[in-house]
Amino acid sequence: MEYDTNYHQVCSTRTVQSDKKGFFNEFYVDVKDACGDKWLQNYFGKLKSNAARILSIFSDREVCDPVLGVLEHVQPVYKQKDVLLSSQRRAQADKFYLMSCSSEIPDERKELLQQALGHANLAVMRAPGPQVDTAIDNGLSLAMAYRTRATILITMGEGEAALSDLKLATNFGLETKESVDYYCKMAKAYAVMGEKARAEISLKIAEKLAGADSALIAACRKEVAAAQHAKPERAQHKEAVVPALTHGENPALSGAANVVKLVDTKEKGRFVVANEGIKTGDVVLCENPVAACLLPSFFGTNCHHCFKRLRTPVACLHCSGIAFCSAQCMGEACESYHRFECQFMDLFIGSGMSILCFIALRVFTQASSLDDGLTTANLLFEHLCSHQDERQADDHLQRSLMAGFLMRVLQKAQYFGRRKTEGVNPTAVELQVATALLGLLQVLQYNAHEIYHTMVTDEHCFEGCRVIYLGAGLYGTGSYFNHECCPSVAGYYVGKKLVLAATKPHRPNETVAVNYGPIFTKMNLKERQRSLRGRYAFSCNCMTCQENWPLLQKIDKQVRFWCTSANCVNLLRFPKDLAKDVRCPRCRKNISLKESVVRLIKVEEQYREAAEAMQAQKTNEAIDLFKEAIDAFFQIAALPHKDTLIAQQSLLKCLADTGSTFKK
Ligand SMILES: C[S@@+](CC[C@H](N)C(=O)[O-])C[C@H]1O[C@@H](n2cnc3c(N)ncnc32)[C@H](O)[C@@H]1O
Repeated sequence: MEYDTNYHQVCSTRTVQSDKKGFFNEFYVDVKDACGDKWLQNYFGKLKSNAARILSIFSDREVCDPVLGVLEHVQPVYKQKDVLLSSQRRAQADKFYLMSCSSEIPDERKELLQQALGHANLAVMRAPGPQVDTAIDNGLSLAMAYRTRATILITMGEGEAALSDLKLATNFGLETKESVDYYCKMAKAYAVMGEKARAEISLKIAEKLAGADSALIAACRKEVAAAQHAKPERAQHKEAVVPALTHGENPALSGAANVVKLVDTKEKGRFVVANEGIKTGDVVLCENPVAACLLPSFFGTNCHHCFKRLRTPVACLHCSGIAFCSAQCMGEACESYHRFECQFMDLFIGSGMSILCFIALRVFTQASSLDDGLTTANLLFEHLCSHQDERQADDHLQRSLMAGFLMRVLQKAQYFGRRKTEGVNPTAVELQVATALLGLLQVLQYNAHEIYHTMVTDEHCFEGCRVIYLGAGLYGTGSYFNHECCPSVAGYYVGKKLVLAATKPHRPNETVAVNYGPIFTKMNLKERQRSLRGRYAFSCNCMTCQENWPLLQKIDKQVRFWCTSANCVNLLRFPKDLAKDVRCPRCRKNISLKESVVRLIKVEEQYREAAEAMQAQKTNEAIDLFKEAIDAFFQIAALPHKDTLIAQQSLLKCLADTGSTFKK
């Protein structure tokens, strides 16, 4: 396979900047024009280390002027709060809520409540923190927005979410100690959750505070009594299950199961193989990311921290550009990485930088200290593949400039503490951070994983379900899995946790392979080789490529069977005449494949039963049937076999259904 340098360069560029949009591309082209091709190829392209490259862009006269000139202008750009808009949205929410209360038509009522919730969500998102802007709502817009939303949520039967909003309203300044209204709302929220005892306690407090106003309490009591222990109207996601690693965690490979180990060869680098026999469905990896980031197109719909689909967003106190699913996620993010990223979110988006650049930055912003960030980044660079030999001068320049830009944002975000000067010129430690960022950008190109959840419909968890790519992450052990065009494990996510489960049985020392995208069922050999060479800098030599398996729709029924004589490992073509024995060319024995054919018919019957279980949405039953049948298939025959490939794809869908899913 010849090496298409142009295609490789295009693929490489995309891992730094998503597309041609954004100012970063302009910055790069300007610097490239300024330094000239001769300098780039003969000097910069020949530098031997990332430290030398970073030092060069900040100090060599051929480049440093345009670099410093642009980086000097890095300023916070983010979606700010808007107190007026927040209070207007709250008024709209109140209006729709009142309209819903007076509607007698259930569907109309539902629709009005939904609209009220939409406005209340916006009121929450745009309200500034407490006492930031006292001209409107006495500086309590945020607390009032949460309180309004709590009222709507109670009526929608979402008691837990309502309680959480009531707590946030209190945290953000709403005086509650003496508030009858607050305890009445608490009582109603508990009532819709079915927590009668707690509802009664809240009512008692309200009663005490109300004093002579017994009509108010009587009305509330009536509402509490009438409150249905209603299930939320739309459960957004059932709880995803974190599966147990098969035979426990491997002490040498964090997040991996004991059934796998790491090996190293000259041709394929380090990769994961079976340590012992692995069965279909065994969980070989369940790992949290070192760092993971949400794609900007999901900032409005998914939690910035845990990636859950948002129903009632909790806002950052300073920006309106991102949202969280809970106060806990908000607290965790805002106390660590988001405090440095908050004011630059729109600058990042406007730059056109790729999701991998966000992850590189996150390694630092989420670290407990600068030293910790440096240690993690340097270890990742040391341990993961980055294909330094494949890189061209342009690629080094582009990544060095991105690393410089990210370091500059850290400077402006006071990551290195208060600076004495507004100038860009980096200190020694800032140069170290930029160097480590450059290393991360190189490593991420070849090791990051796309993170996806499954979107299901209201009607069915499989029919019409779709995989939605939400972001990307870097996984320490997950990075050691090599590619094969017909993978032997399938991946899905529980939140940001990467789970890899076997989709076929493995013998000891057999490669446990993932698929990097080019899969043989959909892409022919030439397309796969081009894509893998361009995107991952290797030529694939897996069995699928060696035997040039056909696309899924072209696979015929003629499966290959294993020779049935003891200790012979040979594949035999489907017999022309089942009544006759066939001669195995390897062990030279005459054998009958009749029994294998009978077993294959049984396997296919089990695949059908499993498909029926899927149709009936009995996910766990389908998983068990697929596991057993696929194991049985591999005892008698080998891929490619259309029904088994479809069964493996279906098994993945079932496993993914036990992971993170959400409704449209
Ligand atoms: C995510 S890393 C996998 C771990 C890698 N082998 C290592 O030693 O760090 C991806 C890189 O592994 C190598 N790789 C993955 N699958 C391969 C395969 N089937 N044959 C040869 N090299 C492969 C390629 O160099 C690719 O860019």
